[in-house]
Amino acid sequence: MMNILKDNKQLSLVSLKEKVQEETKAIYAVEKFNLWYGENQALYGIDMTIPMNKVTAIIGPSGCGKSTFIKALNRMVELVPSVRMNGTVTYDGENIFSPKYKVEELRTNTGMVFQHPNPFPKSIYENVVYGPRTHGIKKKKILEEIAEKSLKEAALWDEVKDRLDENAFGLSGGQQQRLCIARCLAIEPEVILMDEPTSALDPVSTGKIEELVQNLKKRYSIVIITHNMQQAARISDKTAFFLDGQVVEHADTTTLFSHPEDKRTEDYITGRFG
Ligand SMILES: Nc1ncnc2c1ncn2[C@@H]1O[C@H](COP(=O)(O)OP(=O)(O)OP(=O)(O)O)[C@@H](O)[C@H]1O
Repeated sequence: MMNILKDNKQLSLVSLKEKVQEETKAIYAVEKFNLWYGENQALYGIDMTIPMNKVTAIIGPSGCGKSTFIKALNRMVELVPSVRMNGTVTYDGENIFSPKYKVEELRTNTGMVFQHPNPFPKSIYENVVYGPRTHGIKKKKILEEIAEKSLKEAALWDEVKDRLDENAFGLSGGQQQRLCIARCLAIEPEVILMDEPTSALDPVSTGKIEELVQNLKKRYSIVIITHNMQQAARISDKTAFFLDGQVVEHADTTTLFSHPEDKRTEDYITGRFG
């Protein structure tokens, strides 16, 4: 009997430890990461981890390297021919810059949403099924299921279910942005990278995207760049403050906004510069 109790206690301690590890598991670990555009260095010795199933906000003044950083996370930054990098970025434990690493897999696992909604000049339905189709899914029934699931997840289904064949450009800006999120969810990513996704939207549409982000983090790890301090404080779990290509401070969002450690963070979040 004693042994059973002891075993049970050990078991629950093990599962508690696993739970804590799971909760704090990092999807990305970035170490000593430097990046140059030609002769100009844009990122300096970035060290940070990005937790799984949480929202990480990236804040900082214009030109401090926020977009460059998130485009490094899916290796999109390499599309700029003059780019050079060193240091490591591991995704799910694998170095994404190792020669053996399959970049296509990384891009499938990471969806990206940009500042301005950029639907394709196609129907609402075709926008969502575009990714799965290019991944070889051909069956109409499966594509229809994916479209419905993704549009529901992006909180757009009710608004578009009767007009799926209409051109996506007929949607409002906020709806187009949710369509872009649905398009990105359709390829079943693990991470969603968002580059100022609400900066072109009105407050109501912004509110809908913020609510959506909160729901999506249950299943996805989200990195969001924002110039809006209130937004970062409202929706993120972690916040990283970038300045001149460096991470000045990276902490729990509540801590960073209530007790910033660095004077530069305090000046930025209180609107004294940037
Ligand atoms: N394609 C490029 N070629 C050369 N330099 C670039 C390129 N993209 C960005 N840069 C430079 O890298 C630095 C960081 O730019 P980046 O766009 O990452 O900053 P950001 O913080 O996202 O700015 P913003 O808030 O204005 O979008 C800037 O000096 C910028 O001029």
